[in-house]
Amino acid sequence: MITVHQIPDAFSAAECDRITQIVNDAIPSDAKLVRDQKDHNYRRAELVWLDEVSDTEWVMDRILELVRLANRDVFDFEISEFAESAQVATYRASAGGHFDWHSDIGEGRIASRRKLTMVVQLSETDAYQGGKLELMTGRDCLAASTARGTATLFPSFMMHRVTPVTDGTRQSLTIWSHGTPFR
Ligand SMILES: O=C(O)CCC(=O)C(=O)O
Ligand SMILES: [Fe+2]
Repeated sequence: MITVHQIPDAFSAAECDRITQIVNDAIPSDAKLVRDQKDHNYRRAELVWLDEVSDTEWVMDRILELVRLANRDVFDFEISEFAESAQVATYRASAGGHFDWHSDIGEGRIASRRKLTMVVQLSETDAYQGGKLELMTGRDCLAASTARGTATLFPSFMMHRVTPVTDGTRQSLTIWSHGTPFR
């Protein structure tokens, strides 16, 4: 089905803490782990790939289970693999953090095979202002729940954005699953 599917408490508060701690420790210690975006007007966020930091296998195990069940029960897409590592994005108000309207399906060999996107809210709702994940579901625009630990899943072609963070810092985890391109 073509829809937005939200799973409250996909990760507990303690688990969100563990993920953000691992990522925040990695940011200052190794600049190579943080890939800044080239086009700063389009997206401003610091990115850490989970497969480049240690002790995150349990995160991938949980992701696998969440995506498997959501796809079985809701989407029923042809998904065969996770061809890219999960990434954690840090959007800081002080750095103009945001991500303009986009679809996750790109032209590259891997990006063209993205089918299902899952985003997990890692920050406390009141840790930031703005920074809303908005999805274009048709004529309407849906704001994803900001509750910490909620997973939001949607078809990767669906247009979405993160509004500018105007105060504080928002962190989120994104994972794509891949398969035969939509047809
Ligand atoms: O941070 C978010 O809520 C969305 C991230 C996103 O759209 C992406 O990584 O493609
Ligand atoms: Fe996206």
